[in-house]
Amino acid sequence: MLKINRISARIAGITVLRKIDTEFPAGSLLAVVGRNGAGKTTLLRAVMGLMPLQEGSISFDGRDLASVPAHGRAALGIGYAPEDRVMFPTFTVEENLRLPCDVLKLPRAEIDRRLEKAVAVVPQLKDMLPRSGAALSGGQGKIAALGRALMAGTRLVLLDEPFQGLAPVLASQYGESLRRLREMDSEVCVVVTESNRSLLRDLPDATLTLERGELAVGEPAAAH
Ligand SMILES: Nc1ncnc2c1ncn2[C@@H]1O[C@H](COP(=O)(O)OP(=O)(O)OP(=O)(O)O)[C@@H](O)[C@H]1O
Repeated sequence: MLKINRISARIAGITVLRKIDTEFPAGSLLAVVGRNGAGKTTLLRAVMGLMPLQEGSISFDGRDLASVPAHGRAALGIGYAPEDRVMFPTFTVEENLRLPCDVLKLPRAEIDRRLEKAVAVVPQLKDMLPRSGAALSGGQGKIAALGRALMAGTRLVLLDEPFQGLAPVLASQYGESLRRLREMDSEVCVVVTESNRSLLRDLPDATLTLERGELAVGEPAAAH
């Protein structure tokens, strides 16, 4: 579904991704693990179109995404929960969740349907929806950010270090939500980054390891 073809990227003149060549197949849950600074966030940002490529290309269903900006990638069904998860404090959680779909000008009925599905996948959202985006703890914010990523991410969901800092109970609920998502939707691809691979337990089908911007030696070019 999503192919990453030998991409490299630089920040402030330093190469932080080096010829990454891999694939995010439909119906899989992939982990991208690596130490702090290995390039995990940069890889997700590159997929989202938030990071210019120095070389290589990214394609989705065979279409080169080079000319597709971030909002256009959301329109293709790619959702992203960044590590810093920003909820708009003057909006309710529900408004925060609806926002990516409002921006995409999706019909109201479709947005309602997606919200219903997000709540089915992440039941803790139900009580959070009427609350202010400013009134969430760090852990609750991560749960809400997962919900928001699901609103756009009908095909591919990118989650940046979601387990970092989550209390064990919330981490286990978060993992349950990802399992439920896959039960409800056998085609969706979920990519989770993590610096501590033990937090992922048995969740991933495959794991890619990044070391200083490179895929570790012996890594499968395409994870299935
Ligand atoms: N705004 C920035 N300015 C300069 N260098 C940056 C910036 N953002 C990232 N980098 C550098 O790019 C490299 C990759 O960073 P990235 O955030 O992708 O790593 P990461 O694997 O997600 O790390 P973490 O687990 O700490 O989030 C690091 O060496 C980092 O220092």
